[in-house]
Amino acid sequence: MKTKVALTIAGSDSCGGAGIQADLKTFSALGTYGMSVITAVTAQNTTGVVDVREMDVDIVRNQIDCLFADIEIDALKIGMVSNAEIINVIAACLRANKAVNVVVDPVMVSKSGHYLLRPEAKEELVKVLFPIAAVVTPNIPEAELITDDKIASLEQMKKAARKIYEFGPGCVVVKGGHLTEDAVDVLYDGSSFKYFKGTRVDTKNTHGTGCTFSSAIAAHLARGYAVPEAVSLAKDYINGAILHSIELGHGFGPTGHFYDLYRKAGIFNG
Ligand SMILES: Nc1ncnc2c1ncn2[C@@H]1O[C@H](COP(=O)(O)OP(=O)(O)OP(=O)(O)O)[C@@H](O)[C@H]1O
Ligand SMILES: Cc1ncc(CO)c(N)n1
Repeated sequence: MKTKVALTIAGSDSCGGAGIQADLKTFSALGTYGMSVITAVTAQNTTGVVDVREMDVDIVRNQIDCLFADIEIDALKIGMVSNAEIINVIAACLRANKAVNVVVDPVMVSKSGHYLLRPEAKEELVKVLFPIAAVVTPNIPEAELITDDKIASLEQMKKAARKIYEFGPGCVVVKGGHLTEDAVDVLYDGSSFKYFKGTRVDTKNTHGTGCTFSSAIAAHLARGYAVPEAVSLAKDYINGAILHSIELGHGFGPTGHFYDLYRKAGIFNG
């Protein structure tokens, strides 16, 4: 069987729990070949982000273009994009290369409260990247910033999903990880809703959950699943990864990526 290829366009997380590093671990665990385009380098650990360097747009463009020139890419995810120039170059390259199965995780602020997107670039992210996305995956604080509305219930998550859909993505997943009840995610495809329920795991070790979830969606799209199945399988994966999260460092530890656990759960069939 031909190897399925997944690409992450995101920032590097030096402690390996989020960003490019989480994405590549997820791609591997889910049976895809992972590649990366780095938009920014962060110095961060489990307690927070210490420093950020944005890549210049030429190297972002060249990373993307040289991959598309050589390799067939089955799906990709976009995570930390940092600024408006990087956003525009990514969109131009993806359009020119006719990228398919694009998952956009609108990363804005880290769990530790640091900006991963310049606040003035929020509109650019929504206007330029959402229309090329098959799926966008905002968490509750991101959905609140995008819609300029408070979200404290499932009904409000649905309302936000409808509003975000108007920006042009194929589907919207509003993630419920930041609410206090069960971690229910809501998928809206423009006509109906689907709900993905995960039992809330009582742990502080949730560094990189959003990155892992969006790259798991991309991996499953790469493997040929349609969006609802890809989201459902990604939800199973993130649940397992949080259940097996790792006590590392002094802050929020990372999720665990264990190919064997996944395979034993009967989800991996490739
Ligand atoms: N404690 C938890 N128990 C179970 N599922 C969780 C928990 N926290 C988050 N999730 C799930 O993890 C996935 C990622 O959601 P979350 O809202 O945490 O992303 P995020 O805030 O973007 O993550 P990050 O910014 O740290 O990468 C969602 O499916 C969400 O429902
Ligand atoms: C590089 C990077 N991307 C995304 C996140 C969000 O968790 C993070 N902490 N760091």
